[in-house]
Amino acid sequence: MRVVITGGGTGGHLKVADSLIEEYSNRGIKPIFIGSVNGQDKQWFENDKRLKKAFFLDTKGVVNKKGFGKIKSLFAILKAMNKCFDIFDKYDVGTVISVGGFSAAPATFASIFTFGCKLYIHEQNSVMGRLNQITSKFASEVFSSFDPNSVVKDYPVSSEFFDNARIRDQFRTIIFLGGSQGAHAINNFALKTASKLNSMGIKIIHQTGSSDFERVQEEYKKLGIQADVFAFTKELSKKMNEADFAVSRAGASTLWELCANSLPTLFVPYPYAAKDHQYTNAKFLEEKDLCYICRENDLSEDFLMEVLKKDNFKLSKRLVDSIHCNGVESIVHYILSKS
Ligand SMILES: CC(=O)N[C@H]1[C@@H](OP(=O)(O)OP(=O)(O)OC[C@H]2O[C@@H](n3ccc(=O)[nH]c3=O)[C@H](O)[C@@H]2O)O[C@H](CO)[C@@H](O)[C@@H]1O
Repeated sequence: MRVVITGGGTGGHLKVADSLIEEYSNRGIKPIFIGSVNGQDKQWFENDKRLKKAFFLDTKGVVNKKGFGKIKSLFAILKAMNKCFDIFDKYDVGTVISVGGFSAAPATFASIFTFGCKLYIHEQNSVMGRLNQITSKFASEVFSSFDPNSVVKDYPVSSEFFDNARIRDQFRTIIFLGGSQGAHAINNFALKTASKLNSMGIKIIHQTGSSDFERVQEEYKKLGIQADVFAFTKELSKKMNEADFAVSRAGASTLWELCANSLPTLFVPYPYAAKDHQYTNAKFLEEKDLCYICRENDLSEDFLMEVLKKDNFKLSKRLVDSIHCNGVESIVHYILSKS
């Protein structure tokens, strides 16, 4: 029986899907991917040789829509669900793994209504997304790194972040990270503090997101600072390896990758994330003395300088035990053992 991996929309969901696909592929199994034509799904998985097949269905988010827009989105999900029934039938699908996001809705609901088909959910965040809240009641298992009762606690971080890890005992390079789409507020903060960092002899690495890339690059030029600026990189683990400290959004995948990399981080959670989940993601670590948090509105050069003075060598060492490298292996092993 085949396995379907479904979900996406943004990098955080897609990175987990990618880790699962890689693990199945290492075991000689080719999963089917079901995502959406909207969002970043196609960029990640169209023509992916590790997959038996990839389907991109016409679906959009429902949660942020109102009135007629909501009805239209729900209707699109129902139509796509029908397509999923055909796919399940044709490929004899027995397991569906949802990584959440609007792309996951059709295949997740279809799995609930398909006799003998098991549903597994990976919830990335500390607060459950709307779709997972509804569908988790029907799931055979929900995996979450923020839930102490989860059968697998380690987040499915790619091995490259562990391979590129190191204990930081000096402060020579800083990295600014905005998540898969970049973060305007972090970009502005980096530019504001760049001169001070430059005067301290600190090298700057900066991921801007595509919409802000040209502006930020131009501003560094005006400041006369030679920073390593890019919109998005496929080699983030290597960039993290070069850095001794990070200032980052608190999207779940980035957060656990920074832990895997043992990179001390000041998290600046996206203030408009659903139910403030980026703040609670970071809070989970802060309560264990594993990071710093600053609300976007309180962000200042003085605050950054304060945290840079702290014992980040010890923090880097503590991060080694915060996550183990076999998260994805354990999840796939668990699912296969139940089928
Ligand atoms: C605004 C918002 O609601 N964002 C959500 C979205 O974030 P977002 O899509 O930003 O997700 P994350 O920060 O969790 O992950 C981003 C992923 O993109 C990768 N990457 C990023 C930059 C780069 O240059 N190269 C690269 O490969 C990172 O390695 C990481 O794996 O999904 C996450 C997981 O559900 C949530 O926790 C976030 O709250």
